[in-house]
Amino acid sequence: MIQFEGVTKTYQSGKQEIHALNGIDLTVETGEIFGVIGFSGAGKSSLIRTVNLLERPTKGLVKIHGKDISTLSSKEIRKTRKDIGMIFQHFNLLNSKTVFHNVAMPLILANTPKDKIKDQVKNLLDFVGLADQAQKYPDQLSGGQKQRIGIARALATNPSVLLCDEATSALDPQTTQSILDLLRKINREYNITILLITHEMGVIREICDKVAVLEAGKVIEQGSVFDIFTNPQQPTTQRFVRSVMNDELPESLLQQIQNAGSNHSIYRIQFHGKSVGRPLISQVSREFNLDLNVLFGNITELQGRPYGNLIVEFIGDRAEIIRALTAIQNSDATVEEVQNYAS
Ligand SMILES: Nc1ncnc2c1ncn2[C@@H]1O[C@H](COP(=O)(O)OP(=O)(O)OP(=O)(O)O)[C@@H](O)[C@H]1O
Repeated sequence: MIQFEGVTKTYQSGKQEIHALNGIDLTVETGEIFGVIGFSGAGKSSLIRTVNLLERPTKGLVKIHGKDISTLSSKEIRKTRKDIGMIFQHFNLLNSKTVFHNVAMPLILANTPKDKIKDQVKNLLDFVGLADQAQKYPDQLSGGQKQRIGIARALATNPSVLLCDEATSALDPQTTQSILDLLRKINREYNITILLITHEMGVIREICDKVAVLEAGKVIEQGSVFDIFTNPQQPTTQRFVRSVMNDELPESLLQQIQNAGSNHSIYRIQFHGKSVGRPLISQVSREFNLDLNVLFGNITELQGRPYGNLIVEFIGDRAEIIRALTAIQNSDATVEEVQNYAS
Protein backbone atom coordinates (compact mmCIF):
# COMPACT_ATOMS: atom_id res chain seq x y z
CA MET A 1 0.00 0.00 0.00
CA ILE A 2 1.20 3.52 -0.82
CA GLN A 3 -0.26 6.50 1.00
CA PHE A 4 0.25 10.17 0.27
CA GLU A 5 -0.79 12.35 3.18
CA GLY A 6 -0.90 16.10 2.57
CA VAL A 7 2.08 15.89 0.21
CA THR A 8 3.37 19.28 -0.88
CA LYS A 9 6.37 19.90 -3.12
CA THR A 10 7.76 23.37 -3.66
CA TYR A 11 10.76 23.97 -5.91
CA GLN A 12 12.94 27.02 -5.63
CA SER A 13 13.81 28.42 -9.04
CA GLY A 14 16.01 31.45 -8.42
CA LYS A 15 13.82 33.76 -6.34
CA GLN A 16 10.64 32.11 -7.55
CA GLU A 17 8.81 29.36 -5.69
CA ILE A 18 7.10 26.71 -7.85
CA HIS A 19 4.30 24.87 -6.11
CA ALA A 20 4.37 21.54 -7.97
CA LEU A 21 2.24 19.62 -5.43
CA ASN A 22 -0.31 21.25 -3.13
CA GLY A 23 -1.52 18.83 -0.46
CA ILE A 24 -1.98 15.46 -2.12
CA ASP A 25 -4.01 12.82 -0.28
CA LEU A 26 -4.15 9.48 -2.08
CA THR A 27 -4.16 5.82 -1.14
CA VAL A 28 -2.98 3.10 -3.51
CA GLU A 29 -4.13 -0.26 -2.20
CA THR A 30 -1.94 -3.35 -2.42
CA GLY A 31 -2.42 -5.24 -5.68
CA GLU A 32 -4.18 -2.51 -7.61
CA ILE A 33 -3.19 -0.59 -10.72
CA PHE A 34 -3.57 3.07 -9.91
CA GLY A 35 -3.24 5.72 -12.60
CA VAL A 36 -2.53 9.41 -12.10
CA ILE A 37 -3.43 11.53 -15.11
CA GLY A 38 -2.83 15.20 -15.77
CA PHE A 39 -1.68 17.64 -18.40
CA SER A 40 1.94 18.68 -18.67
CA GLY A 41 3.08 20.52 -15.55
CA ALA A 42 0.28 19.14 -13.34
CA GLY A 43 2.84 17.58 -10.98
CA LYS A 44 2.73 13.90 -12.00
CA SER A 45 6.50 13.34 -12.11
CA SER A 46 7.03 15.19 -8.86
CA LEU A 47 4.42 12.94 -7.23
CA ILE A 48 5.74 9.59 -8.47
CA ARG A 49 9.33 10.56 -7.65
CA THR A 50 8.44 11.04 -3.97
CA VAL A 51 7.66 7.32 -3.73
CA ASN A 52 11.18 6.09 -4.42
CA LEU A 53 12.86 9.01 -2.70
CA LEU A 54 14.05 10.68 -5.90
CA GLU A 55 12.25 13.73 -4.45
CA ARG A 56 11.36 14.48 -0.86
CA PRO A 57 8.07 16.21 -0.05
CA THR A 58 8.40 19.76 1.24
CA LYS A 59 5.51 18.92 3.60
CA GLY A 60 3.43 15.83 4.23
CA LEU A 61 4.16 12.11 4.29
CA VAL A 62 4.58 9.24 1.87
CA LYS A 63 4.00 5.87 3.50
CA ILE A 64 4.82 2.51 1.96
CA HIS A 65 3.23 -0.52 3.58
CA GLY A 66 2.26 1.81 6.42
CA LYS A 67 5.76 3.18 7.09
CA ASP A 68 6.66 6.85 6.66
CA ILE A 69 9.63 6.64 4.27
CA SER A 70 11.22 9.86 5.52
CA THR A 71 12.03 8.13 8.81
CA LEU A 72 13.85 5.13 7.30
CA SER A 73 17.47 4.37 8.19
CA SER A 74 19.93 4.14 5.27
CA LYS A 75 19.75 0.34 5.45
CA GLU A 76 15.94 0.48 5.29
CA ILE A 77 16.16 2.96 2.38
CA ARG A 78 18.28 0.47 0.39
CA LYS A 79 15.78 -2.28 1.15
CA THR A 80 12.84 -0.05 0.19
CA ARG A 81 14.49 0.93 -3.10
CA LYS A 82 14.79 -2.78 -3.98
CA ASP A 83 11.11 -3.20 -3.20
CA ILE A 84 10.15 -0.47 -5.69
CA GLY A 85 10.90 -0.98 -9.38
CA MET A 86 10.55 1.86 -11.85
CA ILE A 87 10.23 2.15 -15.62
CA PHE A 88 10.62 5.30 -17.65
CA GLN A 89 9.34 6.93 -20.84
CA HIS A 90 12.80 6.85 -22.45
CA PHE A 91 13.74 3.48 -20.94
CA ASN A 92 16.99 4.74 -19.28
CA LEU A 93 19.07 1.78 -20.50
CA LEU A 94 22.86 1.59 -20.66
CA ASN A 95 23.54 1.58 -24.40
CA SER A 96 27.11 0.30 -24.03
CA LYS A 97 25.92 -2.83 -22.19
CA THR A 98 24.12 -5.87 -23.54
CA VAL A 99 20.48 -6.64 -22.81
CA PHE A 100 21.68 -9.32 -20.37
CA HIS A 101 23.91 -6.85 -18.54
CA ASN A 102 21.19 -4.19 -18.36
CA VAL A 103 18.76 -6.60 -16.72
CA ALA A 104 21.49 -8.00 -14.46
CA MET A 105 22.56 -4.57 -13.21
CA PRO A 106 20.38 -4.37 -10.07
CA LEU A 107 21.49 -7.91 -9.14
CA ILE A 108 25.17 -7.10 -9.69
CA LEU A 109 24.76 -4.04 -7.46
CA ALA A 110 23.16 -6.27 -4.80
CA ASN A 111 26.20 -8.64 -4.93
CA THR A 112 24.09 -11.55 -6.11
CA PRO A 113 26.17 -14.69 -6.96
CA LYS A 114 26.93 -15.04 -10.70
CA ASP A 115 25.08 -18.32 -11.32
CA LYS A 116 21.98 -16.94 -9.60
CA ILE A 117 22.17 -13.79 -11.75
CA LYS A 118 22.37 -15.96 -14.88
CA ASP A 119 19.28 -17.97 -13.91
CA GLN A 120 17.29 -14.97 -12.83
CA VAL A 121 18.07 -12.87 -15.92
CA LYS A 122 17.14 -15.82 -18.14
CA ASN A 123 13.79 -16.16 -16.34
CA LEU A 124 13.12 -12.43 -16.57
CA LEU A 125 13.97 -12.28 -20.29
CA ASP A 126 11.70 -15.28 -20.86
CA PHE A 127 8.91 -13.55 -18.98
CA VAL A 128 9.12 -10.35 -21.07
CA GLY A 129 9.49 -12.31 -24.33
CA LEU A 130 13.11 -11.41 -25.10
CA ALA A 131 14.88 -14.70 -24.36
CA ASP A 132 16.67 -14.64 -27.73
CA GLN A 133 17.92 -11.04 -27.45
CA ALA A 134 20.23 -11.36 -24.43
CA GLN A 135 23.46 -10.59 -26.32
CA LYS A 136 22.11 -7.65 -28.31
CA TYR A 137 22.66 -4.01 -27.43
CA PRO A 138 19.71 -1.65 -26.74
CA ASP A 139 20.35 0.32 -29.95
CA GLN A 140 19.67 -2.82 -31.98
CA LEU A 141 16.14 -3.13 -30.56
CA SER A 142 12.77 -1.44 -31.10
CA GLY A 143 11.16 0.93 -28.56
CA GLY A 144 8.80 -1.79 -27.35
CA GLN A 145 11.69 -4.22 -26.87
CA LYS A 146 13.65 -1.57 -24.99
CA GLN A 147 10.71 -1.04 -22.65
CA ARG A 148 10.53 -4.81 -22.09
CA ILE A 149 14.18 -4.70 -20.99
CA GLY A 150 13.31 -1.81 -18.69
CA ILE A 151 10.50 -3.90 -17.21
CA ALA A 152 12.74 -6.98 -16.77
CA ARG A 153 15.34 -4.81 -15.03
CA ALA A 154 12.68 -3.27 -12.77
CA LEU A 155 11.49 -6.75 -11.75
CA ALA A 156 15.00 -8.09 -11.06
CA THR A 157 14.92 -7.29 -7.35
CA ASN A 158 11.48 -8.84 -6.86
CA PRO A 159 9.69 -5.62 -6.00
CA SER A 160 6.19 -5.39 -4.56
CA VAL A 161 5.60 -2.01 -6.21
CA LEU A 162 6.21 -0.92 -9.82
CA LEU A 163 6.25 2.78 -10.72
CA CYS A 164 5.63 3.62 -14.36
CA ASP A 165 6.60 7.10 -15.50
CA GLU A 166 4.84 7.68 -18.88
CA ALA A 167 6.03 4.18 -19.80
CA THR A 168 4.18 4.02 -23.12
CA SER A 169 4.28 7.67 -24.20
CA ALA A 170 7.15 7.13 -26.66
CA LEU A 171 5.55 4.04 -28.26
CA ASP A 172 3.14 3.53 -31.15
CA PRO A 173 -0.43 2.38 -30.33
CA GLN A 174 0.17 -1.30 -31.11
CA THR A 175 3.36 -1.48 -29.05
CA THR A 176 1.64 0.50 -26.28
CA GLN A 177 -1.05 -2.18 -26.17
CA SER A 178 1.49 -5.00 -25.86
CA ILE A 179 3.35 -3.20 -23.04
CA LEU A 180 0.06 -2.53 -21.22
CA ASP A 181 -0.82 -6.23 -21.57
CA LEU A 182 2.54 -7.09 -20.03
CA LEU A 183 1.98 -4.68 -17.13
CA ARG A 184 -1.42 -6.22 -16.47
CA LYS A 185 0.17 -9.68 -16.50
CA ILE A 186 2.80 -8.54 -13.97
CA ASN A 187 0.05 -7.15 -11.75
CA ARG A 188 -2.12 -10.27 -11.95
CA GLU A 189 0.57 -12.97 -11.81
CA TYR A 190 2.88 -11.41 -9.22
CA ASN A 191 0.34 -9.24 -7.38
CA ILE A 192 2.64 -6.27 -7.88
CA THR A 193 1.03 -2.93 -7.07
CA ILE A 194 1.40 -0.55 -9.99
CA LEU A 195 1.36 3.23 -9.75
CA LEU A 196 1.54 4.85 -13.15
CA ILE A 197 1.50 8.41 -14.40
CA THR A 198 0.31 9.31 -17.86
CA HIS A 199 -1.31 12.03 -19.94
CA GLU A 200 -3.20 9.43 -22.00
CA MET A 201 -6.70 8.49 -20.87
CA GLY A 202 -6.51 5.40 -23.12
CA VAL A 203 -3.83 3.97 -20.80
CA ILE A 204 -6.07 4.55 -17.79
CA ARG A 205 -9.05 2.91 -19.48
CA GLU A 206 -6.97 -0.05 -20.63
CA ILE A 207 -5.39 -1.23 -17.39
CA CYS A 208 -6.13 0.87 -14.31
CA ASP A 209 -8.47 -0.04 -11.48
CA LYS A 210 -8.50 3.47 -10.03
CA VAL A 211 -7.58 6.90 -11.30
CA ALA A 212 -6.77 10.30 -9.84
CA VAL A 213 -6.85 13.45 -11.95
CA LEU A 214 -4.12 15.92 -11.09
CA GLU A 215 -4.35 19.61 -11.93
CA ALA A 216 -2.02 22.36 -10.73
CA GLY A 217 -0.61 20.08 -8.04
CA LYS A 218 -4.01 19.07 -6.64
CA VAL A 219 -6.15 15.94 -6.98
CA ILE A 220 -9.33 17.34 -8.51
CA GLU A 221 -11.14 14.00 -8.83
CA GLN A 222 -10.49 10.35 -8.03
CA GLY A 223 -12.34 7.09 -8.03
CA SER A 224 -12.77 3.78 -9.80
CA VAL A 225 -12.12 3.86 -13.53
CA PHE A 226 -15.73 2.84 -14.16
CA ASP A 227 -17.17 5.69 -12.09
CA ILE A 228 -14.81 8.34 -13.45
CA PHE A 229 -15.41 7.34 -17.07
CA THR A 230 -19.17 7.10 -16.76
CA ASN A 231 -19.70 10.14 -14.56
CA PRO A 232 -16.81 12.62 -14.71
CA GLN A 233 -17.51 15.72 -12.61
CA GLN A 234 -14.73 18.19 -13.30
CA PRO A 235 -14.25 19.92 -16.70
CA THR A 236 -10.65 18.62 -16.96
CA THR A 237 -11.79 15.07 -16.24
CA GLN A 238 -14.58 15.44 -18.80
CA ARG A 239 -11.98 16.54 -21.38
CA PHE A 240 -9.83 13.50 -20.64
CA VAL A 241 -12.81 11.16 -20.87
CA ARG A 242 -13.92 12.72 -24.17
CA SER A 243 -10.42 12.19 -25.57
CA VAL A 244 -11.06 8.43 -25.64
CA MET A 245 -14.85 8.09 -25.50
CA ASN A 246 -15.51 10.45 -28.36
CA ASP A 247 -19.23 11.09 -28.64
CA GLU A 248 -19.18 14.39 -30.50
CA LEU A 249 -21.90 14.68 -33.10
CA PRO A 250 -20.86 15.70 -36.62
CA GLU A 251 -21.33 19.41 -37.35
CA SER A 252 -23.89 18.77 -40.12
CA LEU A 253 -26.07 16.75 -37.76
CA LEU A 254 -25.85 19.42 -35.10
CA GLN A 255 -27.02 22.03 -37.58
CA GLN A 256 -29.90 19.80 -38.57
CA ILE A 257 -30.96 19.41 -34.93
CA GLN A 258 -30.67 23.11 -34.20
CA ASN A 259 -32.79 23.95 -37.25
CA ALA A 260 -35.39 21.39 -36.30
CA GLY A 261 -36.99 23.56 -33.62
CA SER A 262 -37.86 23.35 -29.97
CA ASN A 263 -40.06 20.23 -29.91
CA HIS A 264 -36.94 18.09 -30.47
CA SER A 265 -35.35 17.06 -27.19
CA ILE A 266 -31.98 15.37 -27.10
CA TYR A 267 -30.88 13.18 -24.22
CA ARG A 268 -27.82 11.18 -23.35
CA ILE A 269 -28.69 7.74 -22.01
CA GLN A 270 -26.04 5.75 -20.22
CA PHE A 271 -26.58 2.06 -19.75
CA HIS A 272 -24.63 0.05 -17.28
CA GLY A 273 -24.98 -3.38 -15.85
CA LYS A 274 -28.01 -5.37 -16.91
CA SER A 275 -29.66 -2.52 -18.83
CA VAL A 276 -27.01 -2.76 -21.59
CA GLY A 277 -28.55 -5.88 -23.08
CA ARG A 278 -32.22 -4.78 -22.94
CA PRO A 279 -34.22 -3.43 -25.91
CA LEU A 280 -35.10 -0.34 -23.89
CA ILE A 281 -35.29 2.08 -26.81
CA SER A 282 -37.84 0.10 -28.78
CA GLN A 283 -39.89 -0.64 -25.64
CA VAL A 284 -40.03 3.04 -24.69
CA SER A 285 -40.86 4.07 -28.24
CA ARG A 286 -43.82 1.66 -28.33
CA GLU A 287 -45.11 2.28 -24.85
CA PHE A 288 -45.07 6.08 -25.01
CA ASN A 289 -45.80 6.47 -28.69
CA LEU A 290 -42.62 8.42 -29.39
CA ASP A 291 -40.19 8.49 -32.29
CA LEU A 292 -36.68 7.93 -31.00
CA ASN A 293 -33.84 8.86 -33.28
CA VAL A 294 -30.48 7.43 -32.18
CA LEU A 295 -27.87 10.05 -33.16
CA PHE A 296 -24.89 8.36 -31.60
CA GLY A 297 -24.26 5.11 -29.84
CA ASN A 298 -21.53 2.85 -28.58
CA ILE A 299 -21.04 0.01 -26.18
CA THR A 300 -17.70 -0.46 -24.59
CA GLU A 301 -16.20 -2.39 -21.72
CA LEU A 302 -14.76 -0.68 -18.68
CA GLN A 303 -13.01 -2.81 -16.07
CA GLY A 304 -14.74 -5.86 -17.49
CA ARG A 305 -18.21 -4.29 -17.19
CA PRO A 306 -20.32 -3.39 -20.24
CA TYR A 307 -21.18 0.27 -20.64
CA GLY A 308 -23.42 1.78 -23.31
CA ASN A 309 -23.79 5.41 -24.24
CA LEU A 310 -26.51 6.70 -26.57
CA ILE A 311 -27.46 10.17 -27.71
CA VAL A 312 -31.11 10.04 -28.62
CA GLU A 313 -33.53 12.55 -30.09
CA PHE A 314 -37.06 12.23 -28.62
CA ILE A 315 -39.83 13.39 -30.93
CA GLY A 316 -43.41 13.51 -29.69
CA ASP A 317 -45.74 14.76 -26.99
CA ARG A 318 -43.82 16.58 -24.20
CA ALA A 319 -45.73 14.91 -21.34
CA GLU A 320 -45.07 11.47 -22.86
CA ILE A 321 -41.37 12.29 -23.26
CA ILE A 322 -41.16 13.09 -19.54
CA ARG A 323 -42.94 9.84 -18.65
CA ALA A 324 -40.59 7.93 -20.95
CA LEU A 325 -37.52 9.48 -19.31
CA THR A 326 -38.77 8.44 -15.87
CA ALA A 327 -39.28 4.88 -17.14
CA ILE A 328 -35.72 4.80 -18.52
CA GLN A 329 -34.30 6.10 -15.26
CA ASN A 330 -36.18 3.42 -13.34
CA SER A 331 -34.52 0.72 -15.40
CA ASP A 332 -30.88 1.02 -14.31
CA ALA A 333 -29.91 3.63 -16.91
CA THR A 334 -29.13 7.31 -16.40
CA VAL A 335 -30.53 10.11 -18.52
CA GLU A 336 -29.46 13.70 -18.92
CA GLU A 337 -30.57 16.34 -21.34
CA VAL A 338 -27.93 17.36 -23.84
CA GLN A 339 -27.75 21.12 -23.70
CA ASN A 340 -25.49 23.26 -25.82
CA TYR A 341 -24.19 20.09 -27.36
CA ALA A 342 -22.00 21.98 -29.78
CA SER A 343 -19.93 23.64 -27.05
N1 LIG B 1 13.55 20.32 -10.34
C1 LIG B 1 12.66 21.28 -10.57
N2 LIG B 1 12.95 22.58 -10.32
C2 LIG B 1 12.05 23.56 -10.52
N3 LIG B 1 10.79 23.35 -10.99
C3 LIG B 1 10.44 22.09 -11.25
C4 LIG B 1 11.35 20.98 -11.07
N4 LIG B 1 10.72 19.84 -11.42
C5 LIG B 1 9.46 20.21 -11.81
N5 LIG B 1 9.30 21.55 -11.71
C6 LIG B 1 8.07 22.31 -12.01
O1 LIG B 1 7.02 21.75 -11.21
C7 LIG B 1 5.79 21.72 -11.95
C8 LIG B 1 5.30 20.28 -12.02
O2 LIG B 1 6.23 19.54 -12.82
P1 LIG B 1 6.14 17.96 -13.04
O3 LIG B 1 7.27 17.58 -13.93
O4 LIG B 1 6.01 17.29 -11.73
O5 LIG B 1 4.75 17.86 -13.83
P2 LIG B 1 4.26 16.75 -14.86
O6 LIG B 1 2.78 16.70 -14.69
O7 LIG B 1 5.04 15.52 -14.67
O8 LIG B 1 4.60 17.41 -16.26
P3 LIG B 1 5.27 16.73 -17.56
O9 LIG B 1 4.27 15.74 -18.07
O10 LIG B 1 5.47 17.90 -18.48
O11 LIG B 1 6.55 16.12 -17.07
C9 LIG B 1 6.11 22.35 -13.30
O12 LIG B 1 5.78 23.70 -13.25
C10 LIG B 1 7.61 22.16 -13.44
O13 LIG B 1 8.16 23.16 -14.26
